[in-house]
Amino acid sequence: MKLLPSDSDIGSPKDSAQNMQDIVLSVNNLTIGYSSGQEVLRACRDVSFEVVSGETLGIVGESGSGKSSLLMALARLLPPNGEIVGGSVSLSGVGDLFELSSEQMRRVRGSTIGYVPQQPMSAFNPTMKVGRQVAEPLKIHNRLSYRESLPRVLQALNGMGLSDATRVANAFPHELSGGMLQRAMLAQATITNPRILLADEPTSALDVTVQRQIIELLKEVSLEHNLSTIIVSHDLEVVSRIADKILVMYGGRMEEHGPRDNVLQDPKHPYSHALLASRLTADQERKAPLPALTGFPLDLRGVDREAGCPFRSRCSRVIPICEVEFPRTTSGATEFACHNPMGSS
Ligand SMILES: Nc1ncnc2c1ncn2[C@@H]1O[C@H](COP(=O)(O)OP(=O)(O)OP(=O)(O)O)[C@@H](O)[C@H]1O
Repeated sequence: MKLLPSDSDIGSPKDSAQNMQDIVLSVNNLTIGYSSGQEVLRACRDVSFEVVSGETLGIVGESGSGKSSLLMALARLLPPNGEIVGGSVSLSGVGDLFELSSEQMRRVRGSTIGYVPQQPMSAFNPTMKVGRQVAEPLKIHNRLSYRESLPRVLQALNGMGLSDATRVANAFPHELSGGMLQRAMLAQATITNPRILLADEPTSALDVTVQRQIIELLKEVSLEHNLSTIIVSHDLEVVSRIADKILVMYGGRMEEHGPRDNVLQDPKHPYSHALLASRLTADQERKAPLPALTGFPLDLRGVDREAGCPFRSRCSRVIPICEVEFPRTTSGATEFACHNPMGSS
């Protein structure tokens, strides 16, 4: 029987140095499928990782690599044709999320897990004032009226850098800029003091200055509340600014996973290496064309029937075994799945 956190447990700050290293989320061999016509496409295969208290994990990969599917599965918000094919996800104090009833999961989502979907503009209801939408988790989980929630709504908006919180609360979404809406969305996702925040491309629709502000804000919020965060982005620059650990995905597979500096300074997987080579750091000007990854992102249809490494057709270090066998994950400070990693002869 799974234990659900009581309201007093939810988001209570961790109070000892030992708890700083508590595992908040443990993902084991997660495999996600979508039914698509006659086929089941595997958007994510055998993905495993842990997130400890206060840690930020950045998941990076090209479009279609399975990042959003992974995040939606963790929040149990896959679309109707999506399903968990295998694996488990364990949340500290709750248990295996996939064994919870829909009602139990609804209670966990929005209280213990904060979820920020892609594109906050479309996630907000255009006909409802922003403050009422930010207050929604308190209405659902704490049964508070809007009047009762208002002080916390204003505090949450303020905490996200919206100093004009009363005006923002009384505005309709179309009256706010993209950056303001993203901040309001983060206020909504954290208003119940969740233990873990799942943020899908939280900066993708924003200009570079606002992107940086949001990243700094996320860092502050995570530090202040000892909040664990998983942030998904196609942009390695964004991820490297915020993440303690980086997980690189390609074709639904986990290619590399480790501490940020290890992955950035000594990438083992040729795909991580290629991503790094094509990275434009925020301080660089775009003077010369960047080296681009050749080839196209993987079409996942049919990949299940294939053996071998999904990256092989684009890989500069391909060797015969890559054609026939998916590499085992090599564990160590950095985990990676490659037959011929960078730095080997
Ligand atoms: N509802 C769906 N039905 C069928 N296939 C889907 C569905 N949603 C996603 N996919 C497929 O699953 C794979 C992974 O998609 P996903 O959106 O998780 O990747 P992503 O890395 O987040 O990409 P993006 O950054 O573009 O959102 C892709 O091949 C995508 O086409």
